[in-house]
Amino acid sequence: MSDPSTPAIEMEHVTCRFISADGKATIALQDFSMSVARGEFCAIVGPTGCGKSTTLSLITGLLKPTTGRVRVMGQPVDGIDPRIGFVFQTDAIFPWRNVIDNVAAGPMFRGQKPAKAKELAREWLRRVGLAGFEMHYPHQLSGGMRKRVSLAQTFVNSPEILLMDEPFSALDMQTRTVMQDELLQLWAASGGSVVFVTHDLEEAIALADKVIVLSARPATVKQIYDIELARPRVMSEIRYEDKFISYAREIWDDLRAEVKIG
Ligand SMILES: Nc1ncnc2c1ncn2[C@@H]1O[C@H](COP(=O)(O)OP(=O)(O)OP(=O)(O)O)[C@@H](O)[C@H]1O
Repeated sequence: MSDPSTPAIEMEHVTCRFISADGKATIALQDFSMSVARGEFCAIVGPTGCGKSTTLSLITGLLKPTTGRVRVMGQPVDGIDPRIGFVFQTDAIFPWRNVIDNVAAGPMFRGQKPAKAKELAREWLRRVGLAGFEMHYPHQLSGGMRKRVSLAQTFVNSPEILLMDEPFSALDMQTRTVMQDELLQLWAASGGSVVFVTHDLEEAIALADKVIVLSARPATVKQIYDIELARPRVMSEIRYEDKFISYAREIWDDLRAEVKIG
């Protein structure tokens, strides 16, 4: 067991350089340092193409830093870590499996007996409001419902760290607001740490304890903002709070300069 006072994620002076087939180098991250505490909800915003997804790939171990260190729960990243869960913009659900089999697949892969895995899946589907839809196939669901399946599929594995890359960007505004509330409830009950990448600054402020603003490529951490808005938060209301509006103004000023460069 690692010491609970060590951060969930630490990146120290990380540089990540890609070399393309024609030999051209792209530096995505440069001297990039940040940390995420246990149980913290951290959002990352930055201009298009600056290196936000690259950051997540480094945390998962899908990419190795060119220089610098990445640690998860105090240990260097070494291959795929079962304590990490993901939710991406596109759903990672199998179209040929019904909803319950999609959610049960993770626990079965981790060694649970099929009956136990289905019991767990049923419980998580209930928690995300999909009781009664267990036998439906993904094509029979709305975008919001498919996103709920993705959340159940991720939370059923009790991840200690959750990485989310624009998970709600394909949803309409109302569904998105509902999903943000649901995510906050699931996260609060789980006690895990979240890194949430988004283009939407207001989404970042509404959800997170900490917003990290990245510079244009090569990305470095330009500024870190602690978001001191009370919890539990209600997404449809929080945007009207004075404190929220003043965070949005301040961070947007910072981000705007980078978007222009980017
Ligand atoms: N495997 C790769 N090989 C070469 N270049 C890559 C690779 N992955 C990412 N890049 C480049 O690194 C830079 C950062 O990409 P990344 O996807 O991390 O940005 P992003 O901030 O997530 O972008 P967006 O906001 O558009 O989602 C981009 O210029 C991208 O083209």
